[in-house]
Amino acid sequence: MTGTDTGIGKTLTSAILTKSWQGTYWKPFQTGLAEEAGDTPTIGHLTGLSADHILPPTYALQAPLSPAAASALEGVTLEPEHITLPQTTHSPLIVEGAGGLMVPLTDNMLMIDLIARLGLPVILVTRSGLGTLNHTLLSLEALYQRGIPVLGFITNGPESPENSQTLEKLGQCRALHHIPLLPGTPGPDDISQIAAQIPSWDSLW
Ligand SMILES: Nc1ncnc2c1ncn2[C@@H]1O[C@H](COP(=O)(O)OP(=O)(O)OP(=O)(O)O)[C@@H](O)[C@H]1O
Ligand SMILES: C[C@H](N)[C@H](N)CCCCCC(=O)O
Ligand SMILES: [Mg+2]
Repeated sequence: MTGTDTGIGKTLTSAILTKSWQGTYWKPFQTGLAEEAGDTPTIGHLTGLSADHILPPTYALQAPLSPAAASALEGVTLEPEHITLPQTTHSPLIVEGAGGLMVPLTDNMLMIDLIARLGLPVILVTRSGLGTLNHTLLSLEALYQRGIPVLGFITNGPESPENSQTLEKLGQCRALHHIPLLPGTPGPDDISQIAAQIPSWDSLW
């Protein structure tokens, strides 16, 4: 699970997909814990799934910064080159990135490089409204250039079928679902309701 930005809806979408597919969630790089509870407990709250569906972060950092910047501040050495995919009881494994694709994990590895190294296919979360064409096509371009398989994109926010159609055409990528702007703070009922509308994992291939 990656996105065109931080705060774009990766965790919300990961909750929906993990619930829908009864899979396993993993956020290997968590930063910003000085200001937020973190994505992993949020997934637990939103999905209501048991602990064996939700793995702990490999790195949990305080500063609301990129993993590279937060780890330098906090004197933590990150070794993304040694990360391997965890064994899971429930598949598929939903791996949430930190921010967008070009976020530095170390001085010489970006989030997109880790995705490529782990051989993970990508679902891209993007906003539905004005500005999404540029951001989404730039992200898709970066993924295609590295030969990373893209299963599709999920738009998040006010409905915009025109943008979804344009992105499918110009991005040569499938619009998997649209997540509407939810009133208030999204909760477990919202997740369950949207999860019921998500295409099956098998239909993505
Ligand atoms: N469709 C929506 N309707 C209402 N609130 C939303 C929607 N999508 C996201 N939000 C809210 O916006 C905030 C950011 O969403 P989220 O945490 O999923 O982003 P993220 O991409 O995972 O961010 P990060 O890069 O920090 O991991 C959250 O408070 C979330 O509840
Ligand atoms: C703190 C935030 N919620 C994320 N965990 C990290 C986002 C890093 C973004 C880096 C950048 O693109 O400028
Ligand atoms: Mg998140």
